[in-house]
Amino acid sequence: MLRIAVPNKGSLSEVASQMLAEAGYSGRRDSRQLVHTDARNGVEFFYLRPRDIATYVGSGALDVGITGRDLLLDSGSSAHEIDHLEFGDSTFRFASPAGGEISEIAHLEGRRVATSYPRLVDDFLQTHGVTAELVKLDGAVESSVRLGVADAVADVVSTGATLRAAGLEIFGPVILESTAVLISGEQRHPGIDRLLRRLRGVLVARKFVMVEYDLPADQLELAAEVAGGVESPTVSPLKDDAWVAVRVMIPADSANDVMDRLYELGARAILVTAIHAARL
Ligand SMILES: Nc1ncnc2c1ncn2[C@@H]1O[C@H](COP(=O)(O)OP(=O)(O)OP(=O)(O)O)[C@@H](O)[C@H]1O
Ligand SMILES: O=P(O)(O)OC[C@H]1O[C@H](OP(=O)(O)OP(=O)(O)O)[C@H](O)[C@@H]1O
Ligand SMILES: [Mg+2]
Repeated sequence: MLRIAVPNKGSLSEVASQMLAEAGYSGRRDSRQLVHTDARNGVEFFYLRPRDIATYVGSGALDVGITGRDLLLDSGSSAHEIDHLEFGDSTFRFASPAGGEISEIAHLEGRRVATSYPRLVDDFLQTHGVTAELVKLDGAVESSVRLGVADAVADVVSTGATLRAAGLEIFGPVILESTAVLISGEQRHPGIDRLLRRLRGVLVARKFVMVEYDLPADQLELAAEVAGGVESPTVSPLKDDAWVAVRVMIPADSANDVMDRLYELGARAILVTAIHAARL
């Protein structure tokens, strides 16, 4: 049985569970359940705090987990990234009061920096030769400056709205680009490959759509240049042998452009449909 750690709360939790559901796994029925067995797929899910997941996976207690790259690095765990999962993107940045006297990393020397990620920040400051006093907080770090317990913060930034609302401004280099990652310990459980194939399949299904259209047969070469598919388009005969039906997978974000170009080549009855699952 493959033992999988899944975030039980926070920004990664819902998307991770949704992705596993799309990958064909059954999940817990209510948000207080800590363990769920999906016997049909031979996996057991452990719903844990995102911050603790690297610890469980690194120690070998669990085989694989979904967490944030920032949390993995901050944990000091020996778990490593197998793949990134294309959600939970954020950057980790320093910020200080807008227009204030701290505007570069050297200004942090001897100052108080509030963060929920002390190891990550400490490692970064050390490589930049800066010694600061770290103030460890659990969350809502942006309020620490206004409340007088810190001079600057180092925190997760996504839209930047939370920083702005607290009167703070980003400064200094990017500490880390983070994203949701699949992590494993030293022993790679053989079941991980199937999980990974399924998760990659979900990502492909989200990124691609299926286009089907009717086309004058003599335009086939040009249409294949517009949309070539993974191997090559599927071409089926129509009753009228001057026409063919074509089926091809294309990136979802190019769908309207591709439809316009196919129409200009004479394609008609162009239909675009979602893909629910895929293995490439
Ligand atoms: N606004 C956000 N946008 C994108 N990713 C985010 C955002 N906030 C946090 N994350 C990412 O989510 C992961 C876990 O952080 P999160 O804040 O969800 O957990 P937590 O702080 O432990 O939980 P909680 O906030 O519920 O106490 C981290 O990898 C972080 O980079
Ligand atoms: O740049 P933004 O889009 O504003 O998002 C960033 C904020 O989101 C997260 O907070 P979260 O909601 O997890 O609360 P927390 O600080 O209590 O962890 C993070 O810690 C930042 O505070
Ligand atoms: Mg948080």
